[in-house]
Amino acid sequence: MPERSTLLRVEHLRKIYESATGDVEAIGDISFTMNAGELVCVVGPSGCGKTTLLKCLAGLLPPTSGLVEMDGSPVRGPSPAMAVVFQEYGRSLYPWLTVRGNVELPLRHKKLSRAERDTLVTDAIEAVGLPHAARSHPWQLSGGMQQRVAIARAIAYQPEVLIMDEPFAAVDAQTRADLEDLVRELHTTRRISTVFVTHDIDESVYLGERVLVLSNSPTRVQEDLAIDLPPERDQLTTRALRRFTELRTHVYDQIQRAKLGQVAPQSAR
Ligand SMILES: Nc1ncnc2c1ncn2[C@@H]1O[C@H](COP(=O)(O)OP(=O)(O)OP(=O)(O)O)[C@@H](O)[C@H]1O
Repeated sequence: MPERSTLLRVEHLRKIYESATGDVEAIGDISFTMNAGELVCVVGPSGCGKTTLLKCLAGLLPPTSGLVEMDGSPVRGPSPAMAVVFQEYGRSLYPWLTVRGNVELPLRHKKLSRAERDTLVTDAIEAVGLPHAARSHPWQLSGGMQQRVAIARAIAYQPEVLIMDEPFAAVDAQTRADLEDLVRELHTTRRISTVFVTHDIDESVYLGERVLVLSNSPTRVQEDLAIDLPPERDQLTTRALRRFTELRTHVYDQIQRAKLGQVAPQSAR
């Protein structure tokens, strides 16, 4: 198998929000790398800086110090190589556009022919299982379907990295399971490099090839855990594996330690 190359490099990233009421150190010192084609989940105690990290990765926020590098070049602003899917799908879709129109919109900034654009849009809408809804408007769709549209929009853009910030936090459990399986399927069939932030420990273990556990403030990487579950996963058998339970218990324990400020990692073996 060919060796995977480093796609994303984060070195000594620090982010302080300055405000009239005082400075907030959202990220203390975070370093990690991600290879092309990986699916990395990020978990950590509430308020530890997960969203801030994603915004720095996507170039939406400048770091106070440190470096974010994509393909060997520093990220200095919103990068066309990245697409972001947020939790609030309702606010990220344009209600006056159809599903097709929403998926197509960001592609208008790319130099593509009409035919190339159409192919990408059709392919992305099919990949998320929504061809029957292509002419509908977002407000005619369920929450889970709207989030599928947001995912289709992101993958049609063909980003080098797909960044997802708690994308399923606002949907019901059954829909969430379906959307998790969609992310796994897109990852295995298209090898899209993905950084996925979640509050949900089980979700991080079910989805990830690696789980980055962040510490409490001042935020660091508490543990970078390889998820050694078989790549073919499904909601029933994978979650019933003894290894799944061991890994989720381990991540839970690490987050409890993070809350208490205990940094030393314990092995998941
Ligand atoms: N624009 C801002 N100005 C000042 N402080 C901010 C700003 N955005 C976030 N913070 C603070 O930075 C810290 C990290 O916030 P962030 O939203 O990144 O954490 P999080 O881990 O994503 O939180 P949660 O798990 O609750 O979603 C928090 O203390 C938060 O209050």
